[in-house]
Amino acid sequence: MAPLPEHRPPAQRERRAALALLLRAAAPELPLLRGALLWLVLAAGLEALGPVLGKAFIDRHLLPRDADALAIAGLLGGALVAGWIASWLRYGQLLRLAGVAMRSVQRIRERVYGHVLRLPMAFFDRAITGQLVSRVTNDTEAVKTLYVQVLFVMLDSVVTLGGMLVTMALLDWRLMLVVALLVPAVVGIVWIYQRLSAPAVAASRALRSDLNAQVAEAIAGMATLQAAGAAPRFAERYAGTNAGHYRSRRLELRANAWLLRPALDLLNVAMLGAVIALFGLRADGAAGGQLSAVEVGVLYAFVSYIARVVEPLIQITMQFSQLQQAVVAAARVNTLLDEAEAPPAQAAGQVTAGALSVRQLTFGYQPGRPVLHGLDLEIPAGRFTGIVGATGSGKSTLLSLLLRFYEATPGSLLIDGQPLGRIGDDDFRAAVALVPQDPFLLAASARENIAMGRPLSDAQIEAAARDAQAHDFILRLPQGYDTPLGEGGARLAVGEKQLIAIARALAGAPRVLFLDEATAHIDSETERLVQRTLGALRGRITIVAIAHRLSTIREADEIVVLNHGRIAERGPHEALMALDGGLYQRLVQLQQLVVDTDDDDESPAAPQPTPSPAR
Ligand SMILES: Nc1ncnc2c1ncn2[C@@H]1O[C@H](COP(=O)(O)OP(=O)(O)OP(=O)(O)O)[C@@H](O)[C@H]1O
Repeated sequence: MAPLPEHRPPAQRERRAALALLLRAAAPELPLLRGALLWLVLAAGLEALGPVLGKAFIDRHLLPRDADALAIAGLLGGALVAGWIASWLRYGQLLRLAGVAMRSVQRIRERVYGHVLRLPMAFFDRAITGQLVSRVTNDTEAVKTLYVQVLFVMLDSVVTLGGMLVTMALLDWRLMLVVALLVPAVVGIVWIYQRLSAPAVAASRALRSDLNAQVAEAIAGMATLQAAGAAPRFAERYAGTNAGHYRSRRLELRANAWLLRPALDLLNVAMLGAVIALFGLRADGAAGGQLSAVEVGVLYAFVSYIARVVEPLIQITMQFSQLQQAVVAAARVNTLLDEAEAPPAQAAGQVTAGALSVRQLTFGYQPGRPVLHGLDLEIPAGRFTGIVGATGSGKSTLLSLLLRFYEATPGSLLIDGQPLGRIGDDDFRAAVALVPQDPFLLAASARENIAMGRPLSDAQIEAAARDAQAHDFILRLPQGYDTPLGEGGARLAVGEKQLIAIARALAGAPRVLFLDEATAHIDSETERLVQRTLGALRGRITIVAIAHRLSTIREADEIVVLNHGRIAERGPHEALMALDGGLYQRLVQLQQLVVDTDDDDESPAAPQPTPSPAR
């Protein structure tokens, strides 16, 4: 899979895809857009009427010195009313398009977030949290600017420009052609602008997401960071990235400042000069060196049109810088959307008892580098199986495959005799629960943390908490089940968080329960509670527990010892302990040594995390 492109401007193909994304997001609003366009055309027509009425005033009243008050008032009133209606129509359309913009962005944002939630776990091995957040929030925000500003201003300006050119053509098509030269000149300027600014725009967006990533990383690892005295270095690194961001923004603004407005203002002056010179030539050629009354009116109309033509052109080009940013942002969003989602399961099978079979399972994260080698394992329904082994022996990998986080070779993993992939996602997730090493708690109440969005009754939640031995401590919280637990469960001890996580896993009445080092960080007292829970569940649901802390799985029906991705030993605790010089025996002895040393130090075993494993 291609890495997320961070520091380069999008290629032509990506640009087209980005524009398609923007159009698709606005597609449901097409009738509204069409209506808005129609009203804008009307506004442009009314706007173009102003100079025509001015010309009529010059031609009919000013030059012939005809002071027909009623007719003059009519022209003046007409110009005022036309201008007022045009402004009013514009305002209405701005609101309408702003609505389209907001809704389109809402759609994109929801789509991106929904997509991220469905991405396979393998994607998150290489994704950087802050960058991802930046894509879902900042980049979609930049897309919003596109809709709110660019869509309205561009549409309005293009329509206005068209109206002006048509009216000018009606007045004097040759002069209109001269003025129309402005269009290619502006296109040229915009092209140069894009060439110069695109790398800076891409770099500044990428650096912005780097900044986010650094903040997210620092906050997540604050304790480690401060304990290591790394704060100044992190601040320095942040300042470096920030300075880079400033430089690329400045480059972008410079291109903007030098090219867009000044170049266009210059064009405006040149065009005025050209039209006036042309009229001068005509006057020279005319009898008496004088412009006719009609030509003075046309000159007036053209001079006012040039000013008005240049304004929408300037607006259009100014929007190009926004468009540039939005396209870069949309391209980044698109890259994320292009990441393949985990393939949907065929949803043909059902989990009934929860028996697991592993057959000739070979798996590696990188091709040619297997981590698991031809594993064979039968776990009957209701059986409690412990998996142990040294760091890197493949325990978590086996669990990830059984959880369908990664795709195993078809047919190598079965549940109740059916390939894992045959069970529909919802059924599978309902039947299989995980208690991870680090409990993930939401900044919500104990009840909400156990329910995790599932429509569970209070009785079900309480029953799960009782099964997980969490009920008693939850009742001791100030508001019982309704106590807010703080971000990441900050109000709870690590062991308590884990009990909530176990309650959450049990609340869905799973057929299979996986525990991935669930007791690694908890105190001995809480570990005993977990052991009691597992003991009570034995026979009711299938339990597969990875544990570094061997006491957790001592009572398991079977313990599987992995070594370098192969099953080295298997059997109940006593049988494995009887294997002289066996791996399991060594692991137990090693751990007893650690416990004994702890006892010698008189350090309570309670809140100490186990010394291994580095994950
Ligand atoms: N997402 C990943 N991408 C690439 N390699 C990985 C990934 N996860 C694990 N590995 C590699 O696979 C091997 C087995 O790792 P795994 O995490 O399954 O071992 P483990 O027995 O669970 O170890 P621990 O006890 O430390 O958790 C290791 O060599 C590890 O470096």
